[in-house]
Amino acid sequence: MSAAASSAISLATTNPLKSLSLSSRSSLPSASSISFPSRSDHRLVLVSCTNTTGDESKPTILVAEKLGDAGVKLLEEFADVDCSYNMTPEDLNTKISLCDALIVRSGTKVGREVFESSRGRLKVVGRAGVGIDNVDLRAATEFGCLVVNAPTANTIAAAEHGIALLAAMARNVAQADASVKAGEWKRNKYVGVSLVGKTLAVLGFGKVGTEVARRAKGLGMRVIAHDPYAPADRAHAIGVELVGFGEALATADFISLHMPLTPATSKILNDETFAKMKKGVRIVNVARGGVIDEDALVRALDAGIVAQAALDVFTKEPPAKDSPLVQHERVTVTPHLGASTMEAQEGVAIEIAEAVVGALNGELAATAVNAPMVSAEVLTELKPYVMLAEKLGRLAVQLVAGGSGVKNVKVSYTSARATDDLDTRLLRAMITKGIIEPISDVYVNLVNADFTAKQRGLRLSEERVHLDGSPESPLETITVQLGNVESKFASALSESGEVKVVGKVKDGVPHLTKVGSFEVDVTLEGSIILCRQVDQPGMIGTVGSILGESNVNVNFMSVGRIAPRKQAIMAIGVDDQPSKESLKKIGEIPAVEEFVFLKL
Ligand SMILES: NC(=O)c1ccc[n+]([C@@H]2O[C@H](COP(=O)([O-])OP(=O)(O)OC[C@H]3O[C@@H](n4cnc5c(N)ncnc54)[C@H](O)[C@@H]3O)[C@@H](O)[C@H]2O)c1
Ligand SMILES: O=C(O)[C@H](O)COP(=O)(O)O
Repeated sequence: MSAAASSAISLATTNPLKSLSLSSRSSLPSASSISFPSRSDHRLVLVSCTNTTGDESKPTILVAEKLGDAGVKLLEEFADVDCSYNMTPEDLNTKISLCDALIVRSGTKVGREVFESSRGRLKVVGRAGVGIDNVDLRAATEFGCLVVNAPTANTIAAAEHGIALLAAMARNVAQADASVKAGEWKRNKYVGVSLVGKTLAVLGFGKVGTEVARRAKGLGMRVIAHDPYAPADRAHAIGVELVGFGEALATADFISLHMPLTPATSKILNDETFAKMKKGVRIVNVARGGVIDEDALVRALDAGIVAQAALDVFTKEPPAKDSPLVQHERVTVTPHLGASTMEAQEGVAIEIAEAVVGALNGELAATAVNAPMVSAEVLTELKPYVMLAEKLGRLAVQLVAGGSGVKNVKVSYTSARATDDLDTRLLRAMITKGIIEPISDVYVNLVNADFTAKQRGLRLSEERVHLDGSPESPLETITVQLGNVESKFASALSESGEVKVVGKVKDGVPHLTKVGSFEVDVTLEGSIILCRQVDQPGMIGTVGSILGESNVNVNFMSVGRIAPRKQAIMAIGVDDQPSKESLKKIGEIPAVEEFVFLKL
């Protein structure tokens, strides 16, 4: 069993909150109900297949479609790799529960059922290519599964294929080839049209569209482009005019499609838009079949609006053998070959292997499709605060009686930096993780944190408070407050009645600095015992020797008090989990008014 699987299973069977209500003089839970494995691995910002349970087994990566050798080799250095290229959807659903990552091309549908079948183990889907329309991104996000793609390595291959189809179509290469091979010699039948001086409209001026435009310019064509999101200066830089959709349709002799398939681009070429085109227009599609209404294209071909079409992609792949579109004599087809050059496939394989391995190692992937991108620089700086954020979340929720009733979370960040100079998405995700994971069997990461919070009705509001001082570190303190809850440790309540914990990073190590209105100072490592007591001499020694007797190492101790000889809060950091007998003894010390044991 992999580390991820073992972690998920053991967590699903324990509810730490129920077992950790150890306020003074209450009856103690059984030893077995106290123990639970920690799922927090603070190296792991995004997703990871490793954990802190000590299981060092390799992750398993399932490669569902042909991937270049260099990529497979790279994966094998890190994981057990299962290259199963001819799986049925049922095979995939069966295998996926044993896999930490899945790599696909465009031929595998990764729908909701794949994520459901994975039962939480699948952490990364790598799309070895650009288009992610075959992956259910919503389901991936809900299941906390990161989706990464390989967006750059096949750009040139796709652009070259687009140009190959453009030229082949204009000169009837495929039809003439078939005719000669059939024993004919029909030179008059296959007279073509020239490209030079003609207007090419590129629809979708992204990576592939730009490279097609560049090459078409080299062939002497006038190139216009339509793309609502493309910057005009990029177009101008290569002599391309950006135009509206209507103008592109009305003026083009050739149209080349290069947009992604989305609800907005689905069937963007249809009866209505074909009717607006110049009679005799020629169409190339190396984007996605679904951007054209294929029945409408057949009608437009038959009506003479469209003179020819060259298609690499189809709504359903492979298309039906007797498809009137595929069989149309003025249509040239290829079987989704745009990315299929030796060079592109090697490049894509390496690009996706690096992204998947990086993601499984918990790195933020530059090509993440369903997670916010945080630059490596920002990440390095925020790392100790990320740990702090999660631990404060974990602490706060364990201080709530019943735990699961948490709905309102208020987070306050103090910093000497400008308030808009702090990207809190990571911190927010980790606080959410800290709050939700100890009280549920949901796995929370940067991918699904906001979704999971919303689904559980957890409202998390953030406030940034500007401090005077040197803006050297990104943050001074993080405060987590849980509203409208009862605490099992009354001293954790602030004056306004919220469970409140405050922390800061000192020398790179997260510290708890305040509980309720009591100042404390304890490193957030291992576990913590919080104890409210009458401030009197000998308390530290008494508690210390109880823990010492049961071989529990104390790593930190701090006492915060309101006034001498009144009440004090003692925070004790322990490396090991005290036995129930030791905790009982602490609770029975006469000066102890309440205490709680919190697992980080
Ligand atoms: N046939 C193949 O083998 C093959 C190979 C590579 C890419 N592709 C496909 O080509 C397409 C483009 O790939 P890319 O790498 O250039 O992606 P890209 O993201 O770099 O470019 C897509 C462009 O389309 C634009 N766009 C979005 N909606 C639009 C709309 N309604 N009208 C006009 N433009 C719109 C975007 O702004 C973007 O600039 C994708 O669908 C991809 O899957 C196919
Ligand atoms: O979107 C893409 O990258 C292309 O369509 C390539 O798809 P493929 O990986 O199935 O060749």
